[in-house]
Amino acid sequence: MNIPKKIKNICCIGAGYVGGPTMAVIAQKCPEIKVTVVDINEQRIAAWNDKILDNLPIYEPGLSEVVKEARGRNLFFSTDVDKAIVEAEMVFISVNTPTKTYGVGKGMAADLKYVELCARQIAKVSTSDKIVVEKSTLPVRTAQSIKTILDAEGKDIQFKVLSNPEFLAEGTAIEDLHHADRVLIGGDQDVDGLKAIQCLVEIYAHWLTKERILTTNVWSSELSKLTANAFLAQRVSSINAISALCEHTGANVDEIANAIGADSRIGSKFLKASVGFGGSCFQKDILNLVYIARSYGLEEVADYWNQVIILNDYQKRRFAETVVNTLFNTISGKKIAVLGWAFKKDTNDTRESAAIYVADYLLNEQAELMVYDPKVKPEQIYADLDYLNTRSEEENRRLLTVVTNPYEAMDDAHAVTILTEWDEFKNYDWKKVYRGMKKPAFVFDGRNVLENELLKSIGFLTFNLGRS
Ligand SMILES: NC(=O)c1ccc[n+]([C@@H]2O[C@H](COP(=O)([O-])OP(=O)(O)OC[C@H]3O[C@@H](n4cnc5c(N)ncnc54)[C@H](O)[C@@H]3O)[C@@H](O)[C@H]2O)c1
Ligand SMILES: O=c1ccn([C@@H]2O[C@H](COP(=O)(O)OP(=O)(O)O[C@H]3O[C@H](CO)[C@@H](O)[C@H](O)[C@H]3O)[C@@H](O)[C@H]2O)c(=O)[nH]1
Repeated sequence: MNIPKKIKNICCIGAGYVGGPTMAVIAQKCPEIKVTVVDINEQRIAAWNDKILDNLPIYEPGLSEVVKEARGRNLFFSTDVDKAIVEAEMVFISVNTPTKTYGVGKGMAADLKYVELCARQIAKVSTSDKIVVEKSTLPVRTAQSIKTILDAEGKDIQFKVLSNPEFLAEGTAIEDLHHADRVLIGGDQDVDGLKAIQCLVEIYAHWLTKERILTTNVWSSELSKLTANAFLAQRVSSINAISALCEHTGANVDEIANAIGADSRIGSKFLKASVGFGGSCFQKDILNLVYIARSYGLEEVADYWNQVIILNDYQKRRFAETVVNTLFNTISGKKIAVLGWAFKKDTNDTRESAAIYVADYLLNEQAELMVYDPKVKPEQIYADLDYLNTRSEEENRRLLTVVTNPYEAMDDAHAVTILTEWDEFKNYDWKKVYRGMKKPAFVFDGRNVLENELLKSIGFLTFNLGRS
């Protein structure tokens, strides 16, 4: 196989939350490499090419500066997928791999149809040898299927498949890419496989030390990604389970997190109790892990990881139930402010956000919701609710109003719920909010971000996760 010493031309299929920022940083750090990010979504590509950097399709701190530096120099966004594949020596597949919504594995397995389409397209249009890199999160042993599809065209060209899962978190994507704890590259352990691995190592070595670039066999790399997310999500479910116990015992979950996190074997990160984890990855990847374990007959393993999801669903439901119970068992016709719709702060992404499920529960109880989020657009909020199919689109719009001013959301409300930990919430004039609200004025802090003592001194009745 013809493997170049140095890669000069990269194509990335998929200009989403991963493909966009990852390739922007590669282009920024490797000015001698031409990087073309392609997507079938014309609107998305147009937004990536928009002269006004505020219009990029993704909000990530620091992203616009990186794009500004590299775009038009060696970073390009295009809808011409075939051309970019043909020209590239290395093709990243960074398309979505959602949970299947149909057929065998429905609701559990990863839907690999987009990945398969990419592999077929690469096989069809390629005219030279290529290194194909799995950037999407994939079930263990997918590289084998991709290789089979790539080779099936029977052309006289060769492909090597690498696994290079992405570990960036949204909201800190650029920081995570610039200062990655580690980069993981899995590949075949034969001569060409090791050469291909080296090509990718050299790219990341432009800005990361070699100790941070880990290389493994393909299957370890694929399975490490699912495992990392499962461990992270498990920590959140673990602390959330303890938060429920705290509320009955007088213990304080933040104090517990602090106390156990001081043990260097446990570590202090990812121990923040919350209304439940969201995001496009944790639930999808654990469901996928559970599905894979069951497919090998490993029922105990599957049940173990499935419990992380069960606990997360419980936490979202428990929070919503607390709101109803505290507001004297009825919220019908009551105005409730929802602050935060994104699944975490500093992102406009709402996929699997806890806010969607809490809002749905409150709407079922006929509450009138006033939603404010600093970055999420109204049409996204309605689309998230409509997707659940719980009630008609008209009903969702009648019961839920999206506002651009947080004070408007809280004015005359019976209660305020905090569902995302946006920093700006801490700095509101809570005395003014109190004056405008119905009494008793309740605050349900699903992220434990507000100053509880201050709120109480103003006159609010407060509920904090994990405090009695
Ligand atoms: N979002 C994250 O923070 C994150 C982090 C690490 C890993 N991942 C994984 O990375 C992958 C991508 O996630 P994402 O959040 O960027 O998804 P996304 O939905 O934001 O982007 C995927 C893009 O791929 C495009 N696409 C799909 N099929 C295509 C095709 N055949 N040709 C061209 N374009 C095509 C879609 O139009 C879309 O724009 C997933 O497997 C995900 O699990 C995501
Ligand atoms: O102590 C914590 C930490 C996180 N969360 C919640 O957990 C969810 C996920 O947060 P985070 O992991 O920070 O964001 P993601 O962008 O989903 O990133 C995760 O998923 C990505 C996609 O696979 C991986 O690349 C990242 O490494 C992994 O952190 C969010 O709802 C957070 O609010 C908590 O409730 N408590």
